[in-house]
Amino acid sequence: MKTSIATVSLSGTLPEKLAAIAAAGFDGIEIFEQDFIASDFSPAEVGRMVRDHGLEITLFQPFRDFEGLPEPHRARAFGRAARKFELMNQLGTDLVLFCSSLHPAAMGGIDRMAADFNELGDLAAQYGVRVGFEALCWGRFINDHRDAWEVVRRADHPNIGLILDSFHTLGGKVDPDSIRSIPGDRIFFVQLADAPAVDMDLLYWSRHFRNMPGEGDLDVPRFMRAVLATGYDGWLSLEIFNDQFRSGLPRLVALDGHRSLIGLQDHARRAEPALSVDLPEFPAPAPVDQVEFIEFATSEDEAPGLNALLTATGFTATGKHVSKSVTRWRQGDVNLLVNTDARGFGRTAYMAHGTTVSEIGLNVPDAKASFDRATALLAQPHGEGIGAGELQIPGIRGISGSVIRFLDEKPDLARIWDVDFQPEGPAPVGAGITGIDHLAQTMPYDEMLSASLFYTEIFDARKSPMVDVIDPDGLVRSQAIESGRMRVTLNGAEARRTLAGRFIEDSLGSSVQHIAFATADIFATAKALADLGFPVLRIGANYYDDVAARFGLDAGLTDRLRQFNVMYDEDAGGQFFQLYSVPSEDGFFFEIVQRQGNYRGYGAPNAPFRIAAQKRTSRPAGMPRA
Ligand SMILES: O=C(O)c1ccc(O)c(O)c1
Ligand SMILES: [Mg+2]
Repeated sequence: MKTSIATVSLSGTLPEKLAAIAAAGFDGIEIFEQDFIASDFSPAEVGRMVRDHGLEITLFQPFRDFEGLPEPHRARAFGRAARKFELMNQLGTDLVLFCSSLHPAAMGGIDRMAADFNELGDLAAQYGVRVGFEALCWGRFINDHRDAWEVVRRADHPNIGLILDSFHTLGGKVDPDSIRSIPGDRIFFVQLADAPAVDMDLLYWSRHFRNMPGEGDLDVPRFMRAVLATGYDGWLSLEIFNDQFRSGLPRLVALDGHRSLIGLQDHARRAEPALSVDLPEFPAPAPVDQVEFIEFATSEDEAPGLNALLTATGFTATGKHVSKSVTRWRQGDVNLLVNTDARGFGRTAYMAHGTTVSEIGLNVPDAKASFDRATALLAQPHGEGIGAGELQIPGIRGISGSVIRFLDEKPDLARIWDVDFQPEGPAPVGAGITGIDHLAQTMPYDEMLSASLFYTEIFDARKSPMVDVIDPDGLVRSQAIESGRMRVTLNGAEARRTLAGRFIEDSLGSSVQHIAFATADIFATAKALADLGFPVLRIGANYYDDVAARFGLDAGLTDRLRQFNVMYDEDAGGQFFQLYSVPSEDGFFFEIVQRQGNYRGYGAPNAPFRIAAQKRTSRPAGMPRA
């Protein structure tokens, strides 16, 4: 179906918004009257600019406080409408949104309102335009799409129809399935928005906290399916009032918006295959079987420091890439690649961030299918030259510029380690690390929605509620995404002096700040790591007194936790043990965890104490890097 986005959803001037919307692949825009008035272009110029970008003006909005007024307000409202219809002719759009009235003089009365709209329909017909009526969920008398539909039904005029907005229906707690009894041809336009589940005043919630479908907690997919069930085949348009988006990069926000609309339609057709959506076929979301490798980009100068950390963490260099300066380090099921190649993407990533995680290799059921889904959802393909006989591994740009590679167990990708690497060195012994528990990606807070949308649309993934992590110098928000056996935590820093905020500054943008490895025996691993000279993070004594009291731990266990600097947490499912490395100079670190039973979390209650300990080991805030 054709996609559109309201100009209010993005930051910038009107020309900047148009460029971003067109670049993201939308077909049309809703013009917010304010954006038009604030611009210095004539209506005809705006219309031409829009069409020059290959876009249509799908809707002009909003027109407020029209229906149910006594005289003289009523006549004035009709006069105002005539002026706006004229403006619409000049802009070159034939649909306007009238939102339900908040006028203090409005009287209500369903037949009075219907009569107003019937008369308005005649006026609209003279200008060749159509009027859609939308129930604001805080409207005075009309605050439910079922009542708005009754007004439209009784108005009984071909130029008067209904506009549905998922926020007003779902935010107003109206059952979206009630849409299924409205005739599709009487629905003139459909606006889509999601929002986080927070209990607040509806108007304030709507004007500041809306987000893209899939980024919030409303059941927008159910709304979408109800709309499609009516036979509606018109525009799908995003109308997102969001404080972050108003100051964000318009191209990224627009791209996320288009991704969310593609994902929403795909979701609808998979949940209810009888529904018709006009969207090319592409594969269903799949879970990740395993994080197969993590590649670090570094330089000849910085590699020795990284290699020393890997050695102290129990890893062994076991192979070399056949054509590039890439070393494979192994322990358990973990593969870490250290890339010092002077050419290629690794070099670019190193130049941009310093030593950094540049690629993540994911084992999925079907690498080509995952790649095809990702690119259908607007992920950017990533290809690089390969040597003769090497594998072509499908790749996309992940969040914050890193690359995600898709691997599977089919020929020939399953042979990656035999084809692309030559074995060398001793067999790995290790410290008991068996796999990767999770990856933590640090980013500015306002990139978090975008990052979680990326994962949840492309993969079969679920996100956990956001948690607050208290850093001594500010708040960090953390959200976990799980897809199969891949766990990623997204950490959004609001303040620059937090450990996460400093990492973003030092590494010049978002990237993986820590990798958590799994062990089946934390104390055996801690002991082995101590023997290897692992730079363990020392946790203060106060922490152990508290954790013992909180969970009623016996003295033996508490002593062992203290001795090995292991942190402890419990949930209803089981127990969790964590130990950390001291952070590197730019804030990167390793974590080693043991999950016991069915513990589901990430040790969030320990994060403030871990962060405080890490800050004690690193340079003071504000000091330049050595
Ligand atoms: O917040 C508002 O006033 C407003 C205006 C127009 C809309 O389409 C809407 O959903 C909300
Ligand atoms: Mg709306």
